[in-house]
Amino acid sequence: MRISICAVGRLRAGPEKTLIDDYLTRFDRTGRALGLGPARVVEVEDRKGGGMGAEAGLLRRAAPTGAVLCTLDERGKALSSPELAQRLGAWRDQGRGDLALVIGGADGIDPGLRAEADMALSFGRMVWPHMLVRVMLAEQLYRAATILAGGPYHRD
Ligand SMILES: C[S@@+](CC[C@H](N)C(=O)[O-])C[C@H]1O[C@@H](n2cnc3c(N)ncnc32)[C@H](O)[C@@H]1O
Repeated sequence: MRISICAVGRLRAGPEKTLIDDYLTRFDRTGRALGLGPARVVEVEDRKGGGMGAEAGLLRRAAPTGAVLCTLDERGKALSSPELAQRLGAWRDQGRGDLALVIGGADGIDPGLRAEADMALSFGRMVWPHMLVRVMLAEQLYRAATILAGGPYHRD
């Protein structure tokens, strides 16, 4: 199952990008034998100031056709890391070829797009900067792959 992290905004070179690249490389390496990955980041940017509505159109286009759509949203469902691993495994086992994980911009994700999602995943009720959400998500994907592989990285 290929994974697209569809995110608003351009991330320049720096510590967040280094971490994301590192975790996604590790995810790809661990996930290959599990039928997970590769993972990529697809960045969208609305330069015309169209707000959430315009961003939603760009995010929809960034997600592969037929992908499971999972928004990152503080109002969503908080899962443990093993629960996230199980969820990824279940989507993979259902034969879903693509998963799109959608991260909004400063104003969040358009309610219309939120309503279309198969799932909303929360990293807690606090609002995190969207660039940090990318880092945390990349780490959780790697962690999930190690859990499914039975590796020692995750400890309960
Ligand atoms: C700065 S936040 C925008 C928050 C905005 N108040 C909203 O209504 O969504 C930018 C993006 O980061 C992600 N995000 C921020 N905090 C999050 C959390 N606790 N759990 C999951 N995603 C989060 C969401 O995708 C959000 O659209």
